[in-house]
Amino acid sequence: MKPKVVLTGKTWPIPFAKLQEHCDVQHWEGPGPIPRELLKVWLEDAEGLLSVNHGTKVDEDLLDAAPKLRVIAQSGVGYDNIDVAACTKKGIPFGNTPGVLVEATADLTFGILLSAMRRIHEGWGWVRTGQWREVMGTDLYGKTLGIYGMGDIGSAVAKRAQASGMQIIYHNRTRKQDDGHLGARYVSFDGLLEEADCIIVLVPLSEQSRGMFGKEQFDRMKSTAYFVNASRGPVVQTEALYDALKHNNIAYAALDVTDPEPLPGDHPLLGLSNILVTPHIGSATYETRNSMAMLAVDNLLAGLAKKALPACVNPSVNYI
Ligand SMILES: NC(=O)c1ccc[n+]([C@@H]2O[C@H](COP(=O)([O-])OP(=O)(O)OC[C@H]3O[C@@H](n4cnc5c(N)ncnc54)[C@H](O)[C@@H]3O)[C@@H](O)[C@H]2O)c1
Ligand SMILES: O=C(O)[C@H](O)CO
Repeated sequence: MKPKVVLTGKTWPIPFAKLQEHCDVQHWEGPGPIPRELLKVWLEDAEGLLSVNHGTKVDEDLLDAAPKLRVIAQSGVGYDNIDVAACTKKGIPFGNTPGVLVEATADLTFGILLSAMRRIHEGWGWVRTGQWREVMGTDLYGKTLGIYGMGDIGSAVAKRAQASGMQIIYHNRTRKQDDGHLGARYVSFDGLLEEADCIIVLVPLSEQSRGMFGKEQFDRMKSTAYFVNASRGPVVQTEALYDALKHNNIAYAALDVTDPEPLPGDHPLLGLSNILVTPHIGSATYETRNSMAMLAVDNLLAGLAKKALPACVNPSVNYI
């Protein structure tokens, strides 16, 4: 008999076929996210959980409802929705999808910075409404980019920024061994805020990073600063960002992630003229989403076969 697996949403044809070949799949097809109480019922006899994004909260309460669960996989690198300690306590390996989404997310992150600085989206907005207006922007060349969270994606953004002639400074929990090779200079968090012409946030959401960017941090930035968040919305205090933009304490923001997310159509941020918001599409290319889904399925199938997950977040309970 095939093991039962719960799939929380839409995935891609090839990884889905692979999953179905090996598992009996109970598949939530919407509308909206799977209701938590229903998920608990479905998990009563499931051996695997495949979460398609970070919208499903996995905590002790959910795990208690899933006595047979042997592996959890998520299509995504960020896992702030997963209580990893609770998984480990129950001996359940959890796998995410690092690496495969780096280039696509770096493109989008650098792309929204570029669009904000050169007003690409604004220019198109004028042209499409029949108004041929010149929109003035700011040079990237020669500016200092500050990256907060110099991991896989941050490093890939740094390469793109260097190619545009930017100087790179960064702040990270730990200094990178290879920052010389990246052409990036390590600075303190306050140094990053004060020195950078543009700041890109690419740090995972955690208890340490939650709300890290508030009034005090925006006040420290240059009034000409561009601010990009492509990590998770709650790293930024939305009201403080709104105030900083509204009063021109910083110049412009480009956000791929927001708090709340989705951002309601009547949210005050959307009434500002100095902001660009994209709907959390960092990794949203056909190729990358397919690779993410494939790695998530590989993590899941490995766990079900009691083999090591290719990308395991809690290696102490990974299968050997
Ligand atoms: N917008 C999107 O669609 C999208 C796509 C992929 C990832 N993400 C987000 O980007 C994040 C980063 O992804 P990644 O693949 O580069 O991860 P990564 O683990 O390679 O990099 C994260 C870096 O942040 C550092 N860090 C962690 N906590 C910190 C803290 N409190 N202060 C300073 N530095 C800290 C780590 O040392 C690491 O170098 C993910 O966790 C996810 O939330 C968003
Ligand atoms: O963390 C990630 O991989 C992206 O934000 C998609 O959830």
